[in-house]
Parts: sequence; structure tokens; C-alpha cells
Amino acid sequence: MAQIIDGKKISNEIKEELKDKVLSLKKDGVEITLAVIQVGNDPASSVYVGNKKKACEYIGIKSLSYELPEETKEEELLKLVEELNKDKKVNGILVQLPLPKHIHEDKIIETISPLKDVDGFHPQSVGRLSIGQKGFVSCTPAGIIQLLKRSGISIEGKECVVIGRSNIVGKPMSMLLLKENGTVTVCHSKTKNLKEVAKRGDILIAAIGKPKFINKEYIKEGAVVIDVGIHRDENNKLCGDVDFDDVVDHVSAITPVPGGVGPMTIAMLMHNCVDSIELL
Ligand SMILES: Nc1nc2c(c(=O)[nH]1)N[C@@H](CN(C=O)c1ccc(C(=O)N[C@@H](CCC(=O)O)C(=O)O)cc1)CN2
Repeated sequence: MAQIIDGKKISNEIKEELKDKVLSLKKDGVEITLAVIQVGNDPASSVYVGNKKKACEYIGIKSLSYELPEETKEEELLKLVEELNKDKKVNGILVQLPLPKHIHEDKIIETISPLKDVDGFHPQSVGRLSIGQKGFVSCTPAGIIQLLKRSGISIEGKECVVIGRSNIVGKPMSMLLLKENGTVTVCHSKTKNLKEVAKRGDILIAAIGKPKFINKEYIKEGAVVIDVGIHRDENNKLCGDVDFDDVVDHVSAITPVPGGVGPMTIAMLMHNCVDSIELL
């Protein structure tokens, strides 16, 4: 019987730990403030932003909300980020992605001060991670490491296969697994013989962006499977990149969708907000 890795439970544990930390910081007169920017009203983004604000409230972090219309100009958003960079009361700046097509995401991310980059997307944060220096780490891959560690799954010496090479998940994920002494392979759309390569993984991270793409033909028997995807299936039910029902009896542990990786993204954002006070 596979171990179902409960991301909701683990994220709640992390939030409880952070709540205690924030309380003791408050006693020392330290308040943490996160600026949350959403441009447009993409329904999924509104849900995520709402959940981030709720998590802030629960933990005791102050959130400042900036809801900008879809037609906001790139220069206007850059100006807001620059103002927040200078604001001494703001510890972290979050710009919810995706942004409307007329705004260059890279330009916005590069403008956020690396000292307030609680998403860990700034090139300086990514560079620090890749050379093993302390800095903000992208929340989803950082959450996956916590899921593995807190479920008693060791990474050292394991064959780790990451499917997907995005800047937000695949690349930082590979760096973190390497830091934990895993042997890491990164696969992508041009990888030849994907099934064979994926089957090498003792730990398989699926971040492909295709609903139910990974079935048991891609998975070594007894592997640990982490599913980063979030989609709606033909019945409008949430599902991941992995065909859960097909693989569940073939693996030793697996994250469900929903309730696996997703909640960890928000817990690790809260973790980064608390960490940010050490950097200012
Ligand atoms: N600025 C950022 N933008 C985006 C990020 C990010 O880390 N920073 N990641 C994703 C979206 N995201 C957070 O922003 C996110 C996605 C999913 C979940 C989550 O809890 N999912 C639930 C299901 C929720 C549902 O009902 O749809 C789950 O998997 O259980 C949290 C955060 C892109 N943008």
C-alpha cells in the first residue's frame, strides 16, 4: 500500500511553527509585512492570492493588497515595485504570476529587490541557490523538499528524475535535490526515451504541465512520486500530471492532487516571509 503524502497536514505543521516564531518576533517588536500584487482577475490567481492573504493573517504576518486592472501598463507596475523596494516597512514583495501578456514577467521579477524576493524568482536568488549560498528559494521546490524530509524519505544517494525544466520549478528543484546529495537527471520536451529515463528514478518529480501524462510505464516499481501539476480533467475534477489511479499500487509513496504539493507552496512563501527579516 502506497504512502499518500499529506501536503495539507505538513503545510499546517509548518504554518503552526511559523505562527509561534512570528509571535515571539512580535514580542521583540518586529512586525513582518508582505506586499501582494495581482494584475487582472484570472480566477485561479485570485484563489491563490486569497489563500496567501489568509495564511498571512493566520500566522500573524501583515499583508498589503494591490489589485491592479488587467490593462495596467508595465511602467506602472515597475513604479509600484520600485516604491515597495524603498518602503522600509515592507519585508517581502509578491507579484502573482502569470501576468497579462503585455507585461514582461522577467523585467518585473528582476526589478524586485533581491532582499524582498520572497518568491525566490530573482536571478540573484536563483544564482545563490545554484552555488549553495543562503537566499530565498522558490516556494514549490522548497516545499517538495520539506514533503520528502517530513515524510521520512531520504534523498541522499537516490536517483532523482525531474520532468520539466521551468525556472520556477524544474531548475530550482534539480539544484535542491543536488544539494541534498541526490543524483539528478532533468528531462524535458526534447528528452529521448522519456519512459526509460523516468524509470531510473527512485524519486520522480513530475512538473510537465500535461494532465495525467505519467502512467506506470514511466515509473520504477516502488518509486516515490511527487506530482506538481494542477489541471481539471474531463469531469472538471482536479488532477495532476500523474495518472494517480494507474500508478498508486505501483509506487511506495505519492502526493495527491489536490492536497499534495499545492498547499506547500503557500507554507513556504510564509517561511520565506519570516526569513526575510534576517536579510533586511
Ligand atoms: N508569484 C507566484 N506566482 C505563482 C506561483 C508562485 O509560487 N508565486 N505558483 C503558482 C500558483 N500558486 C501560488 O501562487 C499555487 C498553486 C496551487 C496551490 C494549491 O494550494 N493548490 C491546491 C488546489 C487549489 C485549487 O482548488 O485549485 C492543491 O494542490 O491542493 C497553491 C498555490 C503559479 N503562480
